[in-house]
Amino acid sequence: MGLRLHVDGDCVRGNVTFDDRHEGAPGIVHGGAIATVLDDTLGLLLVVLGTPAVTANLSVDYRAPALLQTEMIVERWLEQRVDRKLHLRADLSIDGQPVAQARALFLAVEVAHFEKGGRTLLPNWADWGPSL
Ligand SMILES: CCCCCCCCCCCCCC(=O)SCCNC(=O)CCNC(=O)[C@H](O)C(C)(C)COP(=O)(O)OP(=O)(O)OC[C@H]1O[C@@H](n2cnc3c(N)ncnc32)[C@H](O)[C@@H]1OP(=O)(O)O
Repeated sequence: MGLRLHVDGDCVRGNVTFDDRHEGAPGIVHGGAIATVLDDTLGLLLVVLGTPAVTANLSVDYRAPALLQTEMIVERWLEQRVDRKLHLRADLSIDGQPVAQARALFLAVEVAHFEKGGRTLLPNWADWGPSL
């Protein structure tokens, strides 16, 4: 879907354009694809925050039809952190008009959480522990 992201202070911004593979209703992006982008790209925000974490809860308000082949802006940021709980926001918009708005609760986890999948992690993942 051609997602391009960049870091802007504490915020992560990017552009995304959905194509026919992401179609739900005719000409309109499937809501699950939108939720996937909003959730998955929060991962880059975790890198900015320096905190390994996983989604515990994700809620999406769909505010307007998301049209295929239309460039959208995606922005995400940390709203509040209370101990392990990261309250994150992610917005998708077209020309400044909201398309979808997500609120997510991420929980900071030990790096060992990601070892459960049996894949080898990058060497510097071992350094993430102190941010918990
Ligand atoms: C350098 C940094 C790099 C970063 C790289 C990024 C890595 C890439 C990541 C990409 C990611 C991409 C995104 C993805 O795809 S992440 C993949 C999808 N998510 C998961 O797989 C997570 C699966 N769930 C779990 O593993 C566990 O349930 C977790 C770890 C989340 C919590 O189990 P844990 O045993 O640890 O915690 P706890 O149960 O004692 O609860 C603790 C507190 O939290 C509260 N609570 C719990 N759940 C909920 C809920 N649903 N709503 C509201 N509250 C909830 C709970 O009440 C309690 O509160 P309190 O009583 O203390 O007040």
